[in-house]
Amino acid sequence: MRQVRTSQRVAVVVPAKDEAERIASTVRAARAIPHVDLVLVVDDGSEDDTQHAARNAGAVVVRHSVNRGKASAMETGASVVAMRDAEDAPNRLLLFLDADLGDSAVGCAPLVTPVLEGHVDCTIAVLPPQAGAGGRGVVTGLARRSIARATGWQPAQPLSGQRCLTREAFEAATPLARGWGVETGMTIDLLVAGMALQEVPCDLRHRATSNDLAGQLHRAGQYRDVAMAVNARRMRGVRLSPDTYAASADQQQPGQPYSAYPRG
Ligand SMILES: O=c1ccn([C@@H]2O[C@H](COP(=O)(O)OP(=O)(O)O)[C@@H](O)[C@H]2O)c(=O)[nH]1
Ligand SMILES: O=C(O)[C@@H](COP(=O)(O)O)O[C@H]1O[C@H](CO)[C@@H](O)[C@H](O)[C@H]1O
Repeated sequence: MRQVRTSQRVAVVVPAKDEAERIASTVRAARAIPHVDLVLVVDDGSEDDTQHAARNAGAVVVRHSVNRGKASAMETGASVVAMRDAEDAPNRLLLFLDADLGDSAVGCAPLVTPVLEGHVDCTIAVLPPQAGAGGRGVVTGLARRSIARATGWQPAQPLSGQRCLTREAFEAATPLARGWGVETGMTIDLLVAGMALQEVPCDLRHRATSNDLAGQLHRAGQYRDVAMAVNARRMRGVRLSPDTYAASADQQQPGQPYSAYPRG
């Protein structure tokens, strides 16, 4: 397991497209998470006032002049954090948060400790049921089945974007899968690289996708991107054989660390 460094700091990275309404409260709440010394908002070509609202709330802001999608914003954010990491201190942990969490973003604090203490390489938030959510589990099911086939793991919320990970883990997951495939691709890449992941319940509220036309279009885009991320990995052979992960898959328990390889 990784060396534990209690002095290690955490950078929050927030990809944000047209989030002027909620970004200020998300930034303020993120700054209150213990060990966080940098909140970086990547304005992904917003047409509203996201960048100024974020800056006024205390974030460092960088901006894509055109919209490039969530995954691209995450990569930009991680690069900017790397430029700001000190040479004589451990690299910051990266804590990715969606911009629409508002005040509840502080509820991501429990994601930090298991990574900071070296128990796992990446934690993923499990959200409570969200008011107004209208999904039928189609995209979530595709993501979960695909991750299970490649690695044996059956996460409860494979699409959850709130994730804390080490710099080494982030590098093992780059280049990231495009758009909405980013979480599924990252989970597969990390487990194939031998990393340990853990889902952690967090008391969060976000803008749930409803069942109207806009919601269904959003899910269609998510489905397309998840399928592309999975197929790209299948074609490149980024997957493990069931023989490799059989023991881990059998013993997995919700909320416990998961590593696909047998632990010696
Ligand atoms: O082109 C885009 C689309 C979305 N986002 C950000 O990605 C995060 C997740 O997006 P959203 O909440 O719309 O999706 P959900 O996770 O609810 O499916 C949010 O912070 C968005 O502002 C982005 O940076 N670029
Ligand atoms: O919009 C939704 O309800 C699902 C995707 O739709 P499905 O219900 O899987 O068809 O995706 C969301 O759910 C996740 C929780 O499992 C969130 O963490 C995702 O951010 C969100 O996109």
